[in-house]
Amino acid sequence: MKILLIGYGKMGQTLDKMAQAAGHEVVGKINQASDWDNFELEAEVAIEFSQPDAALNNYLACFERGIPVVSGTTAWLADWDKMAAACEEKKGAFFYASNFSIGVNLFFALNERLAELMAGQPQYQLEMEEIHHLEKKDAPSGTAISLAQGVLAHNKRFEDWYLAEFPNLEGSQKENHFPIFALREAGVPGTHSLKYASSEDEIIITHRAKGRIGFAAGALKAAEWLAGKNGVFGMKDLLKEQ
Ligand SMILES: NC(=O)C1=CN([C@@H]2O[C@H](COP(=O)(O)OP(=O)(O)OC[C@H]3O[C@@H](n4cnc5c(N)ncnc54)[C@H](O)[C@@H]3O)[C@@H](O)[C@H]2O)C=CC1
Ligand SMILES: O=C(O)C1=N[C@H](C(=O)O)C[C@H](O)C1
Repeated sequence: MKILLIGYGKMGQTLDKMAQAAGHEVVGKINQASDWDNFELEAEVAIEFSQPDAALNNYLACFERGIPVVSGTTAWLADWDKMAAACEEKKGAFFYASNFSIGVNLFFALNERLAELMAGQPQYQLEMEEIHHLEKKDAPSGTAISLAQGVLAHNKRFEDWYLAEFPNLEGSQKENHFPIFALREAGVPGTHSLKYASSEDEIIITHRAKGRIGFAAGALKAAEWLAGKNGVFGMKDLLKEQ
């Protein structure tokens, strides 16, 4: 496929290598808003990993030019309705995942099942922790928010989550709200854990990315899958066909 990379940081560069190794052609790169000026390239798909405040404009620029777009940028979801309206108006194609790793998407299912099992066990207090590299712009991570939404949808005991500043295992629980601790450590690609603790025991589930290859591989798979489709899609659409 002829791929346009939007965002050429850590993910964009990983995608560049992997796309070429898989026989795709990277026809261009957009790494700042002004790179759209005088844009004349022909691309079959765009893969977008930029930054929260840039994502929506990049989607609109793709829809305007008839380029299907796969995006993994986090912390732009307040603009979801604007994206969806523009996608529909332009009969575009859009694929979004807060985390493209297949392992994380299996972990999402595990999280939902554990949340269901915990619905009748109020002696267990829940807390979540995510750890990422020091350059990360958003907190909590998009993946942590997806995990939290999975808990809320599958366990009515919890009403909401909140961003907690520091690990504080004693007394951190607000009534029916659970904390997400967002930690930043040099070089960590992405680790997410959920802990259910009672006075007797603990259950902890963790997903730990070893690098960025799993994210990029999932985004490339989504780009191939999106060809010829119109509408708004996510990992559940892709995985149910496998
Ligand atoms: N969904 C997933 O599986 C994953 C999502 N991410 C998310 O992807 C995003 C990017 O992550 P990284 O590559 O680690 O960040 P990064 O900071 O290394 O790279 C971002 C790049 O975007 C560029 N940029 C800034 N403004 C732009 C604009 N208007 N148009 C296009 N590019 C622009 C920057 O120059 C930079 O090179 C973040 O939001 C991160 O949370 C990261 C890894 C996996
Ligand atoms: O910024 C990152 O690096 C990552 N961002 C995504 C997120 O916010 O969940 C996915 C992954 O954890 C890496």
